[in-house]
Amino acid sequence: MNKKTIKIGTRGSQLALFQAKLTQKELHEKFPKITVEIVVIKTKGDKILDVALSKIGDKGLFTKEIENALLANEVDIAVHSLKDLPTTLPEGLTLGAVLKRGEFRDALVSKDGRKLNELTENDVIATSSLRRKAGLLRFNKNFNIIDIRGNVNTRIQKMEEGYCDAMIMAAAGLQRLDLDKYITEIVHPETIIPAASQGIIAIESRADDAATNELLAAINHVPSWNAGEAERGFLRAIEGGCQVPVGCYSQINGDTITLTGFVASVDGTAFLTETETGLVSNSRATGEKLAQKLIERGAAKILDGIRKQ
Ligand SMILES: NCc1[nH]cc(CCC(=O)O)c1CC(=O)O
Repeated sequence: MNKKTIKIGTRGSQLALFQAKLTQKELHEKFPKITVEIVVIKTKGDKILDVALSKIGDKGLFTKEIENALLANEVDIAVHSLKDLPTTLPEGLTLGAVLKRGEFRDALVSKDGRKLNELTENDVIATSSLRRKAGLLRFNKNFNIIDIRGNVNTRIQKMEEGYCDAMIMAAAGLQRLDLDKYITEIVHPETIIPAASQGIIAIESRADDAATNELLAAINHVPSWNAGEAERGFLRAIEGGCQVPVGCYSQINGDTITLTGFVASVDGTAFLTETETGLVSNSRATGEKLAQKLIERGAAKILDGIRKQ
C-alpha cells in the first residue's frame, strides 16, 4: 500500500526540530504528494537536566521513547542524531536512511574569542563528554574542566552568564541552529577526536514497513551512510558509548575509507589511537578492524577499568 502520510517522531529541542524539518523537506521534495507531519516526543534525556550524561549511564537516553512510539505505530519514522543512537537497534527497527553529513568536527566556543592554544589552566572549560575531556587533557593536562548539561542554546546562555570561559560542542549542532558566530575555532580532529557519526542525521524506521523504507532509500546519502557504517562498526566492536572516552572519524577518498579512532582513560593519561584503511564497499569491516587493532593494544583493559568505577 502506498503511503499518503508520514509521521516523524522527534525530540522537541531546537536542534532535533531542525533535523526533523530537514527530513520533512527532503521527503517533500522527492514525494510532493505525501503529507509529512512532525510529532514531538519527550525522552528521558530531556527530563533529567542536572546530571552529567556520563553519570546517568543509560543507552538510548535521547532515543528510547521515540523508538517505542515507532514500535507502537504512533509514528512512521524517527529522526535522531546518529551519534545519539545506540549501535544495536531494538528488535523490529532499522536504520532506513541518513542525510548528507554536516561538519563532523567539534568546535571551541570561547567567551572572548581565544583559541584552544590560548586557553590556560586559569580558564574554566565546560563539557560533560568524557571523550572531549580526554582530548582536552591530552592537549593540556592542567586544563580546568567542569560539567555542563542542557541543549545547545542553554549551554551558550550559561557561558554568557559566566558559568565558564569556554566550551566544546559539535560544530554541526551550532551550524544547524545558525549559531556559527559562536564558533571560535573548529578543533583539529586529532586534537579532539570526534564522536562516531557526529554530524550525521539518522532516520530510523520499522524493518517490516517496506513502503516507508522505499521512500527512505530515495533520500539516503550514500557516502554519509558508508561513513556511518564504518564509525558505528568501530563503536559496536569497541563497545563504546557516551559513558567512555572513545571516538573516531573517517575520510572517504574515491573507493577507500580511512578511519582514525581512539580510546582513553578518563584523565587522558592513557590514550591509544590507531588508523585503518579499507574499501568503502567494506566500511563496517574497516571499523571493526580498527577496533580490533585498539583492543590488541590494550583498549579493552582501559575501558573495563572505567566501567568498574
Ligand atoms: N550530545 C548531544 C548532541 N547530539 C548531536 C549533537 C550535534 C549534532 C550532530 O552531531 O549531528 C549534539 C550536541 C553536541 O554534542 O554539542
